[in-house]
Amino acid sequence: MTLPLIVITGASSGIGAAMAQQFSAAGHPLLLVARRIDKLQALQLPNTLCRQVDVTDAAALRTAIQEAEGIHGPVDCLINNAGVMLLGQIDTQDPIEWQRMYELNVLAVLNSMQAVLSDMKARRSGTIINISSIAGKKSFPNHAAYVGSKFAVSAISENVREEVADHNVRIMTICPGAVETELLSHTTSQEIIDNYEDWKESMGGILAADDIARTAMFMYSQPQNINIRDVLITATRQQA
Ligand SMILES: NC(=O)C1=CN([C@@H]2O[C@H](COP(=O)(O)OP(=O)(O)OC[C@H]3O[C@@H](n4cnc5c(N)ncnc54)[C@H](OP(=O)(O)O)[C@@H]3O)[C@@H](O)[C@H]2O)C=CC1
Ligand SMILES: O=CCS(=O)(=O)O
Repeated sequence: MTLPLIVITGASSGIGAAMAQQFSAAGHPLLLVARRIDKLQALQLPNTLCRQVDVTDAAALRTAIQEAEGIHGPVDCLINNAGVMLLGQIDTQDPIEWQRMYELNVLAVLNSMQAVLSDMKARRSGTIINISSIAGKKSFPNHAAYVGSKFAVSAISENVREEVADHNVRIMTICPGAVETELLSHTTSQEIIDNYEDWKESMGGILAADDIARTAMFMYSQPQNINIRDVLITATRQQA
């Protein structure tokens, strides 16, 4: 049996790469996008189209999706995973960092949902999984701008879910707590990174990317008439 096409943004590292491996192992053809195409190709997954796409470029993402659909048929699941976390205090953080986060974490998610939603509604089938964060539900030190971007992802996901539910299209949100990936490395303040590392150590380690990939696979694998709308998943010892 041929399984349907899954699109994963930000599949070159961390949670996206882990989801690519697990969905591929289940037999799905994939479209993987990120800026570091060498890392996508290094995954060496079968039936997988790797494309160098900056997802803030809505037209480039649409082109890649059309190319993949020409080969593998309609997108059955889009996973909006690409994201960046630039921690800082609002009185000192460079506003360029806020702009980067909102363009990628929020606007790119809207654009990529728009790229597939009309077809999914017309087919009366399809799933979009948006990777939000526990920071889409509550505040953390130095997280104000990032928290705002992830609250936006969670809010947009829930609103669109209501709008497309009657078309039998599922919008799902995953809100992970701290996961061991490259995410923290982009923050520019070494002091904030060091404090975050101490926090991770204080809870005896954090989630692995595979834990989130397994969660996404479980949610997607439910029958189309079941929508696990929103999952908050953290290490047991993550208190906040
Ligand atoms: N790690 C954690 O603790 C948590 C992570 N999350 C969320 O999970 C998601 C994945 O992050 P995670 O795996 O942790 O971090 P990583 O930094 O490991 O992965 C981020 C991915 O996003 C891609 N990306 C970044 N910018 C762009 C862009 N402009 N265009 C296309 N792709 C881009 C990167 O690829 P490339 O650089 O090659 O473009 C990379 O593949 C994010 O949305 C993050 O907010 C949520 C909660 C907790
Ligand atoms: O989204 C990132 C994880 S945390 O810093 O909010 O725990």
